[in-house]
Amino acid sequence: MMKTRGLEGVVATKSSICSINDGVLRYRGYNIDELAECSTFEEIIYLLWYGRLPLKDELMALKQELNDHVDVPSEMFRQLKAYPIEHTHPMSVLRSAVSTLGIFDAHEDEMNETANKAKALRLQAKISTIVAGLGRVRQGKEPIPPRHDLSFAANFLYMLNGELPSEIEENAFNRALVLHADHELNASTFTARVCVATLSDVYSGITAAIGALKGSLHGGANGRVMKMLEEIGSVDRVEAYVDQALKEKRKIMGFGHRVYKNGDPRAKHLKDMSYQLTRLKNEPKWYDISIKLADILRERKGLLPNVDFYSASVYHCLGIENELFTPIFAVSRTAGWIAHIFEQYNDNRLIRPRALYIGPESMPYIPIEERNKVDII
Ligand SMILES: CC(=O)SCCNC(=O)CCNC(=O)[C@H](O)C(C)(C)COP(=O)(O)OP(=O)(O)OC[C@H]1O[C@@H](n2cnc3c(N)ncnc32)[C@H](O)[C@@H]1OP(=O)(O)O
Ligand SMILES: O=C([O-])CC(=O)C(=O)O
Repeated sequence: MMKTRGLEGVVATKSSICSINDGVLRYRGYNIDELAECSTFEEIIYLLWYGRLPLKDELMALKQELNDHVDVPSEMFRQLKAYPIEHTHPMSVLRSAVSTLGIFDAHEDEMNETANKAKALRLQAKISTIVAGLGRVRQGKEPIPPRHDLSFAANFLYMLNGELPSEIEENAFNRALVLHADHELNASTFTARVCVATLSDVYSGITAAIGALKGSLHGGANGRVMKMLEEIGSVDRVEAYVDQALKEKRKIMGFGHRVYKNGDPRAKHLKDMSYQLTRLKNEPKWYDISIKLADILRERKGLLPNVDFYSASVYHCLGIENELFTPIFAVSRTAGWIAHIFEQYNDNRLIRPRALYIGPESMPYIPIEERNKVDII
C-alpha cells in the first residue's frame, strides 16, 4: 500500500501535454519562457488541445470559432444577479455558473470526440464572458456584451472595464493567461481527470476543477496575496509582518510549491510585468513590498515565490479586484483542464486508488437501547 502524504512524488498518469523537469516548465515540449515571450493565449489553446502549434489559417479559424461562441445565454446573467453575490466568493458563483452553462448546452451528455471538442470550444469562449460579467455585477454594473473582433485577452479586459485596454495592458494580460494555462498534474487538473474518468461530461470535469482551484493552497492564493500586500501597506512594515506570520506558523500566500524547490519559472515573468505595470500605474509600492517580502522569506525560510505571488500586483494594476483573481486563473486554466480531459477520454480507465485503512477493526454492533459511550468509543 502506498503511504505518501498528499501523493507527493507519485506519478499517477502518463501525459504528453505539460512537463516539469529540473525546474523547467514546457507545454508540449515548448519552453514556457519562449511561449511567455512570443505566443498568444489562442495559440496556447491550440497547442494544448491539438498537440502542436497552429499554422496561420488554423489559428485564424480557432480565433473565429472562439469569437463565434463568446456570447452567453441572457438567462445566465439573470441567474447570476439572483445569487447573493455580496457575500459569496466569485469562485463559488463561477462553479455554479459553469454547471448552469452545461444545463443550457443541449449536447452536455453527448459523448464523442466531435461533440466534446465543440463543448470545449463553447466553454473556453464563454467562461471569459461569465467571469468578466461577474466582475461587473459584483460592482453593481451591467455586464458588457463581448466584441467579436478582439483578441481573447483584450476582449476580457474590455468586457470587465468597459474600455479597450492599452497595448501594454493587453500584452500583460495575454502573458498572464499563457503562464497560467497548464501545469501538469496540479490538484485541479487531477480533479478534472478523476471526474471525467468516470465518463462524466466536460462541464462536470471543469466544475469539479473550479472547486479544487478555489482553495487557498492552490489558485485561491492569488487574491489572498493582494489582500496581504494591502494589509502590510508599506515596505517598512514587511519585516514585522513576516516575523508575526512565521511566529504564528501561518502560511504566507504565494510562496512555496510542491514541485519547484528552486523557484517557479513563471514567477520571473510575472515579476517583470509587476515592475513594469506598478511603475506605469504609479503604484510602485506593490512591487517594492513584494520584493522585500520575497527577500526576507528567502533568507529566513528558503521559500520562493510561486505563480500566484507577482500575478497579484499585475492583476491589481490592470484594474481587477482581488476576488476576481482566482476566477481569472480558471479562465486560463480551462485550456489546460480541457487538454487533460481530452487526453483522459482518449485512453481512459476509471481512477480509483486504495486507502490504507487505519480505523478500528471488528466492532460489535450494539443495539441503540443497550449502547453507552464506553462501548462505542
Ligand atoms: C497555482 C498554485 O497552486 S501555486 C501554490 C499556491 N499556494 C500558496 O501560495 C499557498 C502557500 N503555500 C503553501 O501552502 C505550500 O507551499 C504549498 C501548498 C504550495 C505546497 O505545499 P507542500 O508541498 O505540501 O509543502 P508543505 O506545506 O509541506 O511545506 C513544507 C514546509 O515549508 C513550509 N512552507 C511551505 N510553504 C509555506 C508558506 N507559503 N509560508 C510559510 N511556510 C511555508 C511549511 O510550513 C513546511 O514547514 P515544516 O516542514 O516546518 O512543517
Ligand atoms: O502545480 C501545482 O501544484 C500548482 C501550480 O503551480 C499550478 O497549478 O499552476
